[in-house]
Amino acid sequence: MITVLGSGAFGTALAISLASNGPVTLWSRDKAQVQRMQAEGANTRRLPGVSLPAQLNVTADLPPMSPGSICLLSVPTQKLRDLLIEHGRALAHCHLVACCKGVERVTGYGPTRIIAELVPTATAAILTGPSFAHDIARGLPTALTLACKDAVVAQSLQTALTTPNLRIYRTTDATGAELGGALKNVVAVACGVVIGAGLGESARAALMTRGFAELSRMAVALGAEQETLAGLSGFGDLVLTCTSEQSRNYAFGMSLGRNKCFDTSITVEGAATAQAVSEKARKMQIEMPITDVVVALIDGKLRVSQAMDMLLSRPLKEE
Ligand SMILES: NC(=O)C1=CN([C@@H]2O[C@H](COP(=O)(O)OP(=O)(O)OC[C@H]3O[C@@H](n4cnc5c(N)ncnc54)[C@H](O)[C@@H]3O)[C@@H](O)[C@H]2O)C=CC1
Ligand SMILES: O=C(CO)COP(=O)(O)O
Repeated sequence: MITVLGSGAFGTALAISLASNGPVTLWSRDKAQVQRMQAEGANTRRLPGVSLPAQLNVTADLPPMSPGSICLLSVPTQKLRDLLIEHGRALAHCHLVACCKGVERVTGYGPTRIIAELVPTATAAILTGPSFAHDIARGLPTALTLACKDAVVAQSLQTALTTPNLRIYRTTDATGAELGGALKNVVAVACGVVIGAGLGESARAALMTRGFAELSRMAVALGAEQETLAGLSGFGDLVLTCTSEQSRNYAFGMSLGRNKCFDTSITVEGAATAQAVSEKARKMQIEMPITDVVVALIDGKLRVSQAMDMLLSRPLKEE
């Protein structure tokens, strides 16, 4: 039995897809939301228009976990620590699969390191890659990367999490998988700004390419393998998130580019990640000009025109 913790858009979508293999439990901390989902047979707030299958049990009571149980943790990265502080003991001997993309603002840690710190007896893994929750939930074809340092566990999780519409690849490079997924969100915010400000698709293509170079520079310095970054969890997700208005990071960037407000209740992982990574890059003396500009725009310290001038006036160099 697989348990998904967190009934937001992604957790619900994964639970729906996994239910085509067998029974799945979807846990939410919010009793009222559980009652609504049970009554309506859908998660109308986060995934309107998609029915919950019969094999999916929605609950506010975390079931007992036997050793080796698979638990997907699908909450925003900035909330993962709170979730594990509250429920880590119940998850002590599980395979914990982070289903979130980000770097923790306060510590600079990625999801698998947060798991390792708070639940050291569990196995930490991450599921990441190009996929919108609505696409997964509607049964559209999707390919993701499952990363776990333990090759044997990686293989068993790959098998357990593959469904008719979810094709899972595996890697032991958890650092590469989680950094690619986290850092592409920052580039997606920047691309949204460019399109929102009417600067054109050529500028976006340049930003995606230079953004990929920038995220690779940082991720490799932190131990990622270039091959992983060029795969689904890095390049693949960069392409999806930087080109679709379905992406909340991209949509947030568009609103910045248009000087419009954005609903603060919407999960935008790239904002906190940009701040965490910009600080880390400064300490490591790694140049991340796009990330720095995203932080300055979010903080209101730069206008879009100034940001573009800054990026375009950097010293000329080899590609
Ligand atoms: N929505 C999407 O298309 C995709 C999202 N992701 C990633 O999935 C992660 C979650 O995103 P979404 O599900 O879209 O966000 P969401 O905003 O739809 O849902 C977040 C959920 O986390 C719950 N939550 C927050 N703090 C909690 C806590 N301390 N304990 C228990 N539950 C808590 C909230 O109640 C909410 O149900 C993010 O890292 C995102 O980058 C990844 C791929 C696709
Ligand atoms: O990570 C995602 C797609 O792979 C979802 O992107 P957003 O969080 O920007 O909506």
